[in-house]
Amino acid sequence: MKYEAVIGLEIHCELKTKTKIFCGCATGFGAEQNTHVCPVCLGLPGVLPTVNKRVVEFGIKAGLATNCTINKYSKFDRKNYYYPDLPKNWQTSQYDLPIAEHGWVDIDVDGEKKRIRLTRIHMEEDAGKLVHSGTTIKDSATSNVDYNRTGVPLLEIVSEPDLRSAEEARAYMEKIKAIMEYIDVSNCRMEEGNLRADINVSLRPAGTEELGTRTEMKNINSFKNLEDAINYEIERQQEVLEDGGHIVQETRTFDPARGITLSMRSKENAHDYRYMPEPDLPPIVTSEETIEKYRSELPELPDARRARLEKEYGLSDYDAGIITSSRAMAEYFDAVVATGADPKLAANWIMGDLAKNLNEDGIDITKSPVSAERLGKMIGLIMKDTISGKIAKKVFKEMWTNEDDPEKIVKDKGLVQITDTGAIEAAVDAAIAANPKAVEEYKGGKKKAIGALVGQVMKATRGKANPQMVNKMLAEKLAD
Ligand SMILES: Nc1ncnc2c1ncn2[C@@H]1O[C@H](COP(=O)(O)OP(=O)(O)OP(=O)(O)O)[C@@H](O)[C@H]1O
Ligand SMILES: [Mg+2]
Ligand SMILES: [Mg+2]
Repeated sequence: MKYEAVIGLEIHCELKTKTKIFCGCATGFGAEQNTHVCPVCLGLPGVLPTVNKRVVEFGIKAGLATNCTINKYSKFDRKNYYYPDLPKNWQTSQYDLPIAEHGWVDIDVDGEKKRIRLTRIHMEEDAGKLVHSGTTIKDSATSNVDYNRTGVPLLEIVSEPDLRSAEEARAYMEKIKAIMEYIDVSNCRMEEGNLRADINVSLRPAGTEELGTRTEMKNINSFKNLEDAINYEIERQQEVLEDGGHIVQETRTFDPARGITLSMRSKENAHDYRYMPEPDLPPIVTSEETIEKYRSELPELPDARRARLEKEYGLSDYDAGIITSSRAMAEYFDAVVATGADPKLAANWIMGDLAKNLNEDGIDITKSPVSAERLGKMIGLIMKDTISGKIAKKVFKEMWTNEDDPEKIVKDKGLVQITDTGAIEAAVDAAIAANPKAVEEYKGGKKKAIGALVGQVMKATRGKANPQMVNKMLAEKLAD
């Protein structure tokens, strides 16, 4: 039987507030264990939480940026469960009246647009972190709890089960990440756990509507793991079903080293959590004016920016999609263009040599050794015909480790393009004299043969001859 995969994501997004959601403790990452704690986030008896207004602002902004309806009356609820990383034995979260509901975002996969619905966005507190002495709890003699993360504000962004493949899930998560970066509510550093996803996967016979039983893989914190976990789980479930078995609703863990998912525990249902209204916090009532104020503070979002780059600069839909996929890259692009650089050249250099070098060195674009301004200047040299596109590759490489201005590098390394007609003519004549076969072929109608001659001239001038001039001069000389 042919099966269809059905996938829904719960994305947890850590907010970049200075303080925690219900107390004044700092949120910073990497501090010494249990130093960002107080009686409130430790859940000691007799304390009262207060809501960090910024968290509500960020929740509303995230909702608006993902086309949600904002609930003007929203409240917190207690989600009860027992685990050592949760000192109160309940997580203060939202249940039936989340801050935002019924949104959508558009994704692109293989050039096709698809709309993914958001069920809801709710605010909640993060739990603490278990620090094992070994690699997993099973091979650890001791496990410590670090409560620094307890009470760090989170948004949980829940999608409808609208995703059908690992690629779609990835595109969706990339879109959510981009939006959260653009509206500046989270650092979105996946390696620090700012953004992590619980993946829900089920299968159903292709062409049917009813949802199959789902399994859930928690805390996936890289795009690669997201795709690998989904693909593995689809295959595993397919095998179970094909062998006549059924899928057990359960929470599984993904082991990135082995690329497999493993059963962890049977899945709780909502009623197991005994949700109840949080009596220590008042409901959140938001006015139309406040919502409109937050809406007016939103920046241009990825889709709008992409459309603008296509319209204003004539970038292709694909290129504009890549450039706007992160706020940092879009801003870098704008800064390059602001120097007067041709936008299409700017896009090509950013997606080509810059991306390649950043990737190889594992550097974020915000820390690029070649600043937008310097890349802009280098593109300016190409536009002025001071260097050819090919030589520019050498210049760019040099700029990666040399802080000098591109103009200085070009001069120092003797890379200035030869546009002197006399010098080019000499090289052209030499190439013609040395390659009678190519000349004959060209004259006999095989126009492509000119390529070999151009190649000769470029070689003789160490790539510095202006290629347009070389082509033109060769064609003229061979015409008679
Ligand atoms: N049969 C299914 N197959 C795949 N995904 C599903 C299926 N049913 C629900 N989902 C997805 O699973 C997710 C459920 O998330 P939700 O937060 O509502 O509840 P939960 O997982 O039960 O609770 P918790 O927040 O405690 O993990 C949603 O993204 C939803 O689209
Ligand atoms: Mg959930
Ligand atoms: Mg879940």
